[in-house]
Amino acid sequence: MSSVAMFWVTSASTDPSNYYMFSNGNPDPSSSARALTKPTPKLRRGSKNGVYLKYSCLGSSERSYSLPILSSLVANPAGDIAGPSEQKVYNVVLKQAALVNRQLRSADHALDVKPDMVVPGTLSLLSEAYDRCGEVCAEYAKTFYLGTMLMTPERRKAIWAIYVWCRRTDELVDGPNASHITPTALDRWEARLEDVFQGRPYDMLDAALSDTVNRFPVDIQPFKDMIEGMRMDLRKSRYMNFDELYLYCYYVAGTVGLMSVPVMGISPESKASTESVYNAALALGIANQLTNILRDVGEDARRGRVYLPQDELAQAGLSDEDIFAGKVTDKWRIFMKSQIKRARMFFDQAEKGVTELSAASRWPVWASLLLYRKILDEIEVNDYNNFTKRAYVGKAKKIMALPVAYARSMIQPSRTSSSLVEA
Ligand SMILES: CC(C)=CCC/C(C)=C/CC/C(C)=C/CC/C(C)=C/[C@@H]1[C@@H](COP(=O)(O)OP(=O)(O)O)[C@]1(C)CC/C=C(\C)CC/C=C(\C)CCC=C(C)C
Ligand SMILES: [Mn+2]
Repeated sequence: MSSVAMFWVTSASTDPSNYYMFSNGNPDPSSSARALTKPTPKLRRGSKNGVYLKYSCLGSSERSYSLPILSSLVANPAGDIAGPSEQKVYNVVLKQAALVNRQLRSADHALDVKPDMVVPGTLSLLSEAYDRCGEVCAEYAKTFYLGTMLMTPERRKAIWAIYVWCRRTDELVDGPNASHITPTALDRWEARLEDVFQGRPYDMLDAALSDTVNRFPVDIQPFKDMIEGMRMDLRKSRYMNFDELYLYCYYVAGTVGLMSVPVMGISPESKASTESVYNAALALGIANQLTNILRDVGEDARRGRVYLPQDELAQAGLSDEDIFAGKVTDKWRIFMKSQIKRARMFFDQAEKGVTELSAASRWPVWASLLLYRKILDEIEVNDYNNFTKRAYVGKAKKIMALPVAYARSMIQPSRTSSSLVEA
């Protein structure tokens, strides 16, 4: 039975994780999208010590895979090799790749969509649910929303549903009611997620996600991991080293890449391995999050948070006090250069995978990659003052990036079966 057939509204008002989402006190799920709070300045998330350990091997039941270790490449003067976080995350990547391998590449499943099996009358409810997801997406992320319009309708709606779930999850710790969010509330949000995956949505927005995960080979693990990232945010405000930060970045942003690939699809022409495409998706999430953190150093510091590796700060002769003082010194500039370099490496790693995606999905991903990466350029333009100046990509630059993204999306996937991770 389709998730839609099982859609009913339950207990939204008894779930603390809903308080802000339904803060108008209206249990009517049709009001929930509008009740989502407007975007507000938020906490930002972590960074890493960027290099990949090239081609170390992990076993799997079917074959062995290369382990790209971007993490320690750049900014780790000690030349560390991959930390435990990277291996842990890579295991998730392998699992996700194995799960979707057959579906995504099968010629019989060009759209990767299961046929509808809905009870009569529920289709229009579902279509309304997806429309609401689209509205939320358009309100929070206009450019990205426009990009999704190039995708096939099935894929676009599914991406909207995933976006909305991610946004709601993020709002739990970043939204106006964040101070009321406890680990128990996150546990309840996770229990609710499991219901959604089992076709028991609590509200309309959930119903769209239930339908999406029923149609596409989307696994629950990255969703659970994102909630784990929110737990981490509640209990932690410092990251000792890049390994810790990397794990955080995976939880809150790398997971988005893993959730999105099964929906966006890999091009039938691509000869790249599924896990290498997942690695690229993971890298894009990490790159975005690192950029987010570098942009928001000052804002986070004012909330008592430092999402920068403590050991690297110390190596640069800096401390939390310097960050709270917010003075742009030469030490700070040097430190920032290495952090920006690392973030760019993750973007480079991600680029290799975008071309392998299905044709209609490439443009929005290129657009989001190019636009987010430009924030790093703006930090440089601001002479590394990310304490009091927010790096911002202006409208003109945004518009100019769109045709560039379009041109890149025309590049055809690789026709040789090499890994995307180059030696
Ligand atoms: C096409 C496309 C870009 C699809 C992704 C759509 C999607 C499901 C987005 C969800 C984003 C979201 C709400 C995540 C919650 C956690 C969070 C807020 C993370 C930060 C995003 C930036 O948002 P914002 O600037 O609003 O941050 P604040 O809330 O203000 O702090 C993140 C920095 C992470 C976003 C991560 C991605 C969009 C991952 C992108 C990766 C892919 C789409 C995979 C592409 C595939 C290949 C092969 C490269
Ligand atoms: Mn946020």
